[in-house]
Amino acid sequence: MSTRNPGRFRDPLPGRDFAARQRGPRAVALDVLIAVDRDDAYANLLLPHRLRDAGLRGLDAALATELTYGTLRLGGYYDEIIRIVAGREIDQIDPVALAALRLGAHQLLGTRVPKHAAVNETVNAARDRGSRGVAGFINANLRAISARTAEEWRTAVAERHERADDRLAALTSHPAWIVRAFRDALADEGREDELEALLDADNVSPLVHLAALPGLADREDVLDAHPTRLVPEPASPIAMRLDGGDPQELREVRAGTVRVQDAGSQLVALALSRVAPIREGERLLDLCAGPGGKSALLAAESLVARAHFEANEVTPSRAKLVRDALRPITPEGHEFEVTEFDGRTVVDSPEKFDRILVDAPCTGLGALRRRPEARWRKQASDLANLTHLQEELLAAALEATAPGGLVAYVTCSPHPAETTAVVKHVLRSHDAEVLDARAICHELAPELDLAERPLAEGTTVQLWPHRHGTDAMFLTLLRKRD
Ligand SMILES: C[S@@+](CC[C@H](N)C(=O)[O-])C[C@H]1O[C@@H](n2cnc3c(N)ncnc32)[C@H](O)[C@@H]1O
Repeated sequence: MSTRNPGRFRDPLPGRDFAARQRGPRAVALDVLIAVDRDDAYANLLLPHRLRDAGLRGLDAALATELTYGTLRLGGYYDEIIRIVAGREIDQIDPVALAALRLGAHQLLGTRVPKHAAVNETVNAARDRGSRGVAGFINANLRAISARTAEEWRTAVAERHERADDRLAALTSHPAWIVRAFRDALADEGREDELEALLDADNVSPLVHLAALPGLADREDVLDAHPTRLVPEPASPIAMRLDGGDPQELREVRAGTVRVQDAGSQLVALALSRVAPIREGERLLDLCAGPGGKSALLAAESLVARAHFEANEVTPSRAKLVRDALRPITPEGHEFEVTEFDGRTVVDSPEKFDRILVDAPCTGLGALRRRPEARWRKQASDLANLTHLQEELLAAALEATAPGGLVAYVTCSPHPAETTAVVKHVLRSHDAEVLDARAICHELAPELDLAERPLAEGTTVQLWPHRHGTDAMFLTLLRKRD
């Protein structure tokens, strides 16, 4: 599935005007799908505006959200089916008709929406969008899709692909290069048999996790205060799971002492702060901090230990988000410094810090379930530049760490090129001990099934959506030798 469809399309009723005139969830979903495809819009940023403009709330808003995200996630699979029924390539189909066909296919094959509503309402939404000329085409093709069961379509799509990876890619709606990268990462753990479960997990919305910031909120107290809304989340000692609803309804979230944060992100940050007790006066740095989720956690840990925390983020707009994240937890008379350097220049501050988090810019392949269109926008060719930057950031961090100090190398990607290969490369030129990150994470989250992943004298940790319910965060903990 491409999310770019340049060319012939002219929107007859562009942007907000259109959205404001439409009330139905399908019309809103269709509008967002077209904008994602045509303008490279981000669904998670655009959808809330479109929902508000259209006055959709409650169940209608939930339906529009599910239709948008579900269609985007499974779009690659639906395109396989559309190719069959339409008898032509995807780029030969009018963009509004294509978005409507994807939306209709999702309702027919991925939801319990009755067939007649899926077909008729989707055709109407496209017609209202000004695409009367293609209404017949959409109607005929959606009827053709509805003529077979979901299982029959799976068989039909599978039969079109001879190679196993291509078949799995088509059926689970992932680009084949991502399927191969995931297979390699699971093979490092001897668990290739989990590949399908992992790919399926990417097609399900993540549950909302919260973090009770240490020293500012106590998890047990927060759980007691909201017994019907929260349950403990085992992937981090400060994590809770919200069972639906808006996190902003919780006063602790509004106060900033409890944060929305994936439990895997919590765990990798805590592994750095808790691998050994933080001493008073220690200097901690979050080198690639935007938007500031892990900074808030490390800042809270530093306050408890009376240590010094600072953050760095190269993109000014994201550095502002870091400041916003730190503001609610900054004590009177205290200041957290947030700098805006290229993290690689930290090499100019040799041995300045005792602990550095390198949460490196990466492909984000470990968080595909959060950004439904992301998988279609990444390219394998993005990797070379990123891995080079990752190596330079990690090397600079080690230079800036005092002897005996600690560095956590973290990515929200499990791609071996961005994880173990980066660490191995940097260790060739830097004298650091690989710690047993698995043992530390096990102490923090004893219920997690963490695979053996030896690297040098230590172990790395790879979290997985299908196994741990977290994003696929990778962690290596390094101690610079004295
Ligand atoms: C994975 S994100 C960090 C997420 C963050 N730690 C959190 O938990 O909210 C990586 C960040 O690195 C920033 N970045 C990219 N290149 C950088 C560089 N050369 N130096 C510093 N930061 C950089 C990106 O702008 C991005 O905000």
